[in-house]
Amino acid sequence: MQYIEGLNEYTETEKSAVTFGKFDGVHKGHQKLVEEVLRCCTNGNIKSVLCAFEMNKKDILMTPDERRERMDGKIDYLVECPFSDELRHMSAEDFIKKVIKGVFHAEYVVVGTDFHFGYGKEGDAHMLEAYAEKYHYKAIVVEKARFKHREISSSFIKSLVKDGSITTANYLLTYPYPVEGIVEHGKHLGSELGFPTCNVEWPAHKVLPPKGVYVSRVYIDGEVYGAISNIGVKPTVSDENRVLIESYLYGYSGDAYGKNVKIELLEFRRPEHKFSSIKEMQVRVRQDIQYVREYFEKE
Ligand SMILES: Cc1cc2nc3c(=O)[nH]c(=O)nc-3n(C[C@H](O)[C@H](O)[C@H](O)COP(=O)(O)O)c2cc1C
Ligand SMILES: Nc1ncnc2c1ncn2[C@@H]1O[C@H](COP(=O)(O)OP(=O)(O)O)[C@@H](O)[C@H]1O
Repeated sequence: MQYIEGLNEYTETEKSAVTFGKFDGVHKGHQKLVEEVLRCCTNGNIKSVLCAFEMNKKDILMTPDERRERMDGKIDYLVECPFSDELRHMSAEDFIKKVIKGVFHAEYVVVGTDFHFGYGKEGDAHMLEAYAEKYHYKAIVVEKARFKHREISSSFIKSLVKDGSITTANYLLTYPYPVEGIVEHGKHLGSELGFPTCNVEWPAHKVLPPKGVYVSRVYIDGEVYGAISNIGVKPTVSDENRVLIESYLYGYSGDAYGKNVKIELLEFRRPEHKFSSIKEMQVRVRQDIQYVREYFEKE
């Protein structure tokens, strides 16, 4: 897959099947659009293109890097498209002329039923269909994927993550909700208590699940470990309000400081609690670790 930043950098001259959107999470619904794009590319030399408009900077399910990693090998081009002034002020017909045809030489345009484009969002899926003949492309408007009668959307999945329904969120994402960061030093209490933890600051831009303990999987040094993670401020031992994700890795005994780790959340276990003593917390964390051991031994 070629990764391109900015419409001006796209110089492919072959025809394309292109889909447009924000694609935060690249969830089941987005994947339906991608599948349709790939179906259009089965005959003829047509390039598969996902054109992703700039996401909000906060409260996101995935970073642009995570999206790039997820799409790699699946399509020909991932084009990151910032909301430039030019794009913001472009009429819907100009968007068809200059972007859909001018940049992407689209043979097929795949969008969801709620797609809007052009200045003031004047263009919609109907307009895209109405202009197809004039501009020589085929518009494919895909019905939104549903889960239990609800339309699957990034905002629906965000609300699931926020209320702790991580397993449902993962099902709709089709992969476990991930978070990445560099392992930092903590109070060095963990090893003393018998459960060293890799501490990573929760990235401010990513949707935060409820504070609490989660069964997780941690990737470090090219290996993967079953783990148990606490997301929160560890009120039993600290007065700070900086949110961390701290993970005890089952079967790991290395030095993780300064290393990049990826943590996948698999299952919510319990809320974070302010224990009346460290001893009491230690007993509870031992039970959590026992739980996670059994969880991964069953796998
Ligand atoms: C499985 C697990 C559960 C935890 N649960 C809580 C909790 O409920 N309340 C809390 O204050 N801290 C909790 N913690 C965080 C611990 O307080 C923290 O990891 C420990 O004090 C070590 O801190 P350190 O990494 O700074 O040395 C938990 C940690 C783990 C690994
Ligand atoms: N099984 C393990 N799970 C997590 N971290 C481990 C494990 N074994 C060794 N470590 C190392 O121990 C460090 C955590 O020890 P800890 O006493 O909790 O210190 P800190 O307070 O700095 O997090 C981790 O950053 C990692 O380098």
